[in-house]
Amino acid sequence: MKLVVSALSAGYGNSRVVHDITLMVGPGEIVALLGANGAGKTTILRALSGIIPRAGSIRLDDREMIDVSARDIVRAGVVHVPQGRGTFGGLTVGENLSATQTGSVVREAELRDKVCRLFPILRERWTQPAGELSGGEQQMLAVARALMLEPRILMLDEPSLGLAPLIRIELFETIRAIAADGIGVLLIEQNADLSLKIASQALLLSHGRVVASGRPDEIAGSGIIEEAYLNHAG
Ligand SMILES: Nc1ncnc2c1ncn2[C@@H]1O[C@H](COP(=O)(O)OP(=O)(O)OP(=O)(O)O)[C@@H](O)[C@H]1O
Repeated sequence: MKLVVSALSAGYGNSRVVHDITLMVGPGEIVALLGANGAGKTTILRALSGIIPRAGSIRLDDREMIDVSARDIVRAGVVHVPQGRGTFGGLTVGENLSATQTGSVVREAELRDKVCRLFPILRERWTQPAGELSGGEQQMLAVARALMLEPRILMLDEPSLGLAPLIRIELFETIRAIAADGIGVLLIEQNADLSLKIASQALLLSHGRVVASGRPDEIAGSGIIEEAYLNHAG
């Protein structure tokens, strides 16, 4: 499934925060969204999830999604893991992974096996409350919960926030494996170097607009990234 976004604008109430966004995520691609704090990265994911006012065009293959409800966007295969995890702390890992209700018990069991192969630690932690997991494990659980919804496009908002460097690298390897399985990934990651290592395409945002886009080797080392981050700070 291909996500094609053009002339997208979105914001909160009457204020538009992102303007004229064009991006594309194909099957198996990892597209990194880069930019300073407040550049509008999270706002783009919220707009694509259908939870804030938006205008322009969001196409999933041949289907226009701009007026589709948040719930139907998930049903169509676009799943968002917001920043800050979104797991149920009082429920066990197993319960968290059963709370997504795909409708078929057999299919659910298959999916649970699949996500446990991607994140073996979750099987070890199966009966523990999610709230007792380490930060990295909670982040893995959040991604695993999203995978239970069988996304075609997975949107991850700073999945590595607060994780130790080695755990972060492990998580990124798993994100690469998820994409290799044919899922398109739209990734927000503060660490530009790290996300450019796994991305197939990158977009750099500044003040709500795309100021550069291309393959990681076209963006890295060109000085554009440093400039966008500095301009923002200044
Ligand atoms: N719920 C909200 N209501 C009003 N304005 C908001 C809201 N959330 C974000 N904004 C504003 O939208 C702009 C873009 O924020 P956004 O969170 O998309 O940036 P970001 O690039 O994801 O940065 P960060 O890394 O800090 O999350 C900021 O100016 C922010 O103040």
